[in-house]
Amino acid sequence: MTTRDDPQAPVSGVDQSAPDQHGAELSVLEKLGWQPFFADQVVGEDLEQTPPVRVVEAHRSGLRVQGDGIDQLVPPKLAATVGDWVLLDRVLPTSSRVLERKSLFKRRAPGHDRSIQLIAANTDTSFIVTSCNPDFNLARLERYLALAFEAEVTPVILLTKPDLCDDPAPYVEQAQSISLRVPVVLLNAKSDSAKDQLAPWCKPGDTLVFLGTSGVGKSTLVNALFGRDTAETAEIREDDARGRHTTRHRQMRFLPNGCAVMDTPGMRELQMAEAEAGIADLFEDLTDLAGQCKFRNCKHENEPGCALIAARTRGDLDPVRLERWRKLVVEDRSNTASLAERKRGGKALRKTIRSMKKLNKKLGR
Ligand SMILES: Nc1nc2c(ncn2[C@@H]2O[C@H](COP(=O)(O)OP(=O)(O)OP(=O)(O)O)[C@@H](O)[C@H]2O)c(=O)[nH]1
Ligand SMILES: [Zn+2]
Repeated sequence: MTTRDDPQAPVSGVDQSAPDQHGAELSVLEKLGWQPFFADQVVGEDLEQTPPVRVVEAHRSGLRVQGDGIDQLVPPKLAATVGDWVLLDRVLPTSSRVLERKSLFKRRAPGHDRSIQLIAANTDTSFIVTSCNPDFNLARLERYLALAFEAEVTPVILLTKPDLCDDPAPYVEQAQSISLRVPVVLLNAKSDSAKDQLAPWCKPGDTLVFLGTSGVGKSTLVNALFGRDTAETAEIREDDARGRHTTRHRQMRFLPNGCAVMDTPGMRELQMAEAEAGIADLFEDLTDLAGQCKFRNCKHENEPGCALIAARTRGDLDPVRLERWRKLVVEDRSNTASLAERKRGGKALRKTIRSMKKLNKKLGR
């Protein structure tokens, strides 16, 4: 179901003409989320030649970028993702310089091609959305959180659909048990209070991203923030919590106060890669204990002097949680190694091609 009250309103991107309603006039770049962190990187650059633009949408066919008086598509060859700031090369857009990121949320791409998929760049807060229904899954939440910690983004767990379940308390309790450092907010995405409940994170200049599987209410929450239907939502079958895909690509919208909001399509599979620090951070207590094992390469299976097994035997450690952590660590190591191998393989291939070209030149071919 597509419901938009104003067909003329920009569904995503920033409205370049609208005066802001908060008194102070924000520049277009400020509305897009330009921060000193990025401004510091362009000192001495010719910003007439290569103006800063932000990637506001990612499609298969390319990236939509916006800047001061700029709104255009860049072919997908540019290695950037939604949220990235880019110094746009007007002549050769795919050669534009991507500015250093404040944060990057990424996962191992689904499928077998051993690559990394960039999900969201330069976000300050990531809302990890799940519902008080069978979508709720501790192991999956831990995956999202480990990737958020790795990305150095502040994660917040949002628990939707409390109105559709008899007792949301056990969901809240479980979500809170994951980490003391992650706030948990229980909210009905369709209620009037949803916007107020998210307000503490909707600060001017900040960028927020909604992550979670399909049908958990990400687009409904985006609509709640904007006070009108700008994002498409779809009815789902509540009995099995299966959602139909409605958000088809990643895109940003901008609140009048200068806060940027990113919606993403549902992600069910979240494979770890290059997330060692994030996992260690989320499972801080287990990481600390592992440091006390007798052997540095302890696998925490049945080795003598294993601090984790000792803790489990004492009853100080939930065995199921220990297993989940071990699984994440093993998966991350294996995926990270296979990515590194692929990168090395790519380098070797490029080297071979270069030397063949040289040889051909020598032979006058
Ligand atoms: N009753 C109730 N319904 C909700 C709540 N949150 C979401 N819904 C409904 O759940 C359905 C799916 O919501 P969406 O916002 O489209 O879900 P999404 O996470 O954006 O899904 P994708 O775009 O597929 O990733 C819609 O029918 C919403 O109205 C809630 O807190 N309470
Ligand atoms: Zn051990």
